[in-house]
Amino acid sequence: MSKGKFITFEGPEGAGKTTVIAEIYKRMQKEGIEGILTREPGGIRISEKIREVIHDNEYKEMDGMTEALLYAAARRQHLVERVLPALNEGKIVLCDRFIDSSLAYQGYARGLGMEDVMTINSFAIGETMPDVTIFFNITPEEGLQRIAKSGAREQNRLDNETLQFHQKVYEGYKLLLEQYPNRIISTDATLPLSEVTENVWKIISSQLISQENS
Ligand SMILES: Nc1ncnc2c1ncn2[C@@H]1O[C@H](COP(=O)(O)OP(=O)(O)OP(=O)(O)O)[C@@H](O)[C@H]1O
Ligand SMILES: Cc1cn([C@H]2C[C@H](O)[C@@H](COP(=O)(O)O)O2)c(=O)[nH]c1=O
Repeated sequence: MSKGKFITFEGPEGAGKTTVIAEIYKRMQKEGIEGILTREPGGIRISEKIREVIHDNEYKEMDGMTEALLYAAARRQHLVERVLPALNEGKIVLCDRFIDSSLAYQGYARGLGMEDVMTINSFAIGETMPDVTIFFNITPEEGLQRIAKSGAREQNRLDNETLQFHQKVYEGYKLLLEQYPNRIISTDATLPLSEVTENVWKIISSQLISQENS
């Protein structure tokens, strides 16, 4: 039985998730809140290896279903090795992407179908779903522009998909917001970084307070 809180962060490329989560994690540490910061795909060595394979620009021939299965395999290992142990110790788990990325990217944008992608993932995650998911709301155009402008990281196989693909990802997320209104909270990711961080911190604090009172 999980005792901690599983908080995931979602959104299009360049939405600001990684930057904001790092700030949130620092604040948690300052406040003495025990937690971990991790990411998908990755977070532990096997899943980081799988990440390298999925994102390699060389593998243009990768089949969509193979891609979905690889994300699910990386997710499974990360869940059992890193996420569940932390939750069982009562920690707050901040995770950069989780199941909703598979639903939006592979299920909707790749066209595999959200239900089928959920079925594959049920095998990987069982009953474990995030307690709360924060959606960084920004158009793919604006997010991709940020990445191009910063030049801070290499563009991977997914980044290099067409703009149309990224627009479908965004549409997929919008559908998920409708489907899971109690779990997914949208935040305006176009605001200045300090404001986005403050808004995300408010959402997380209110979740932690509601947990204390339950
Ligand atoms: N609110 C903001 N306003 C302007 N620039 C921002 C903001 N948030 C982040 N950035 C910048 O946008 C770029 C992408 O941010 P970041 O890597 O945090 O996004 P991400 O959501 O993790 O992207 P991805 O999922 O594609 O890795 C970085 O250069 C970051 O400094
Ligand atoms: C978990 C997950 C991720 N993706 C995609 C989304 C991004 O393009 C990359 C991850 O890169 P980031 O810089 O760490 O955000 O992978 C996906 O398509 N499906 C998934 O399940």
